[in-house]
Order: sequence, then C-alpha cells, then structure tokens
Amino acid sequence: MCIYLIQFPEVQEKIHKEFDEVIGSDRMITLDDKNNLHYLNAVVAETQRYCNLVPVNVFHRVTKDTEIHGFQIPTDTIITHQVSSVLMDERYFPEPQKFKPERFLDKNGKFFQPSELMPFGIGKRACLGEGLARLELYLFAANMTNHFKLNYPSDIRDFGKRVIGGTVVPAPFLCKIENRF
Ligand code: HEM
Repeated sequence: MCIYLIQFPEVQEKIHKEFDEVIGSDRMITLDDKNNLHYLNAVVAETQRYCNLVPVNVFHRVTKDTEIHGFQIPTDTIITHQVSSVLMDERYFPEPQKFKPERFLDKNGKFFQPSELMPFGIGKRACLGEGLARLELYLFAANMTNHFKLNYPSDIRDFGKRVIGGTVVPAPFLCKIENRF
C-alpha cells in the first residue's frame, strides 16, 4: 500500500483530505472511525484487489467426483483456485489493471464491498485470519497515512518491484517520509 500511495499521489491526497475533514488531528484513529472513512476503506480494498498478495492459492483435495464447466474432476484430485482470476476480471472490475479506489464507492461516496472482492478466498476453507487481518489492515493504513506523507526517494531505483514467493512482497525500497503534524 505504501508503494501505491507513492506511485498514485492523487490517491494519497484524497486520503489526506478525508482525514482533514473527518479526523482533523493526529489523534489515534480507532475502529469507531471506520464507518466514516469511506475513501480510506476503498483504498485498502483496492490495494488488496490490485496487489494479488497470495499469487498461488492453498491446495485443496476434491472429496467427490465433480464437474465444473464440463471438466470432470475425479475424487482425490489436488486442485488450487486462483483468486486473482476474479480480482482481475473486467466483468466485475472494469479496467482491472488500473488502481481505482473509487470502484468501491457508491454514488453517494459510501464504501461498499462487492462479493467478487475475495482476497481471503471464499467458502468453508477461506482465510481463518480474515477478521484479524481486516482490522490490522485498516488500523495500520489509517494511522500511518494520517501521520505521514510518503514520497519517492530522491534517487529512484527499481521502485515497486514485486518479489513473488508464497506471498508477494515488495523488494526493499527507500522512500521519503514527511510528518503531517
Ligand atoms: C492480508 C492478509 C491475508 C490474506 C490476503 C490472506 C489470504 C488467504 C487466502 C487467499 C487463503 C486461502 C483460502 C482458500 O484456500 O480458499 C488463506 C488461508 C488461510 N489463512 Fe489467510 N490471509 C491473510 C492473513 C491471515 C492471518 C493474519 C491469519 C492468521 C492469524 C491467516 C490464517 C489463515 C489460515 C489458517 C488459512 C487456511 C484456512 C483453511 O485452509 O481452512 N491468514 N488466507
């Protein structure tokens, strides 16, 4: 998310505008503020959609003969699904290659979360840590961005490079951090 805020400064500006209007100080932002920070929630959602944090999903075993779109999948086959195929599907997310938090705001500017946004998987084996992870993402994103403005370092080298493993992480990067208060 830090990298996207630097790469898309207009997004960072809109977050700061929302903080100035809704929070208005350097006080601790808590869960009580969550329902009032629509744009911030939209940026967190778009970050999860856009970054595809879990590039290869967890393996599952088919427990009975199954047919999906005409393909026969016998019992005990090991399968994995790709959440990213939904997150990058233009039927649900027009212009999927663009970072657009506004896709998660309704016409009144209120945050909404469509069922197709499924970075934690779906169904019985979806992420067990989803609730905790959502709270952490919100609290970190809110307090970090309220306090600081992020910018490119003066010497930009390989900025924003993705390192793909079990999860995707950014290659170590430098950035310039300014206090907002
Ligand atoms: C941004 C953070 C996270 C993301 C995007 C994420 C995403 C995922 C995904 C996509 C799966 C596979 C779901 C499936 O196979 O359908 C998964 C499984 C799982 N996650 Fe997470 N996860 C996150 C954080 C966490 C945290 C913080 C915990 C624990 C505190 C956690 C615990 C688990 C466990 C135990 C499973 C296996 C569930 C099962 O197979 O029944 N995850 N996660």
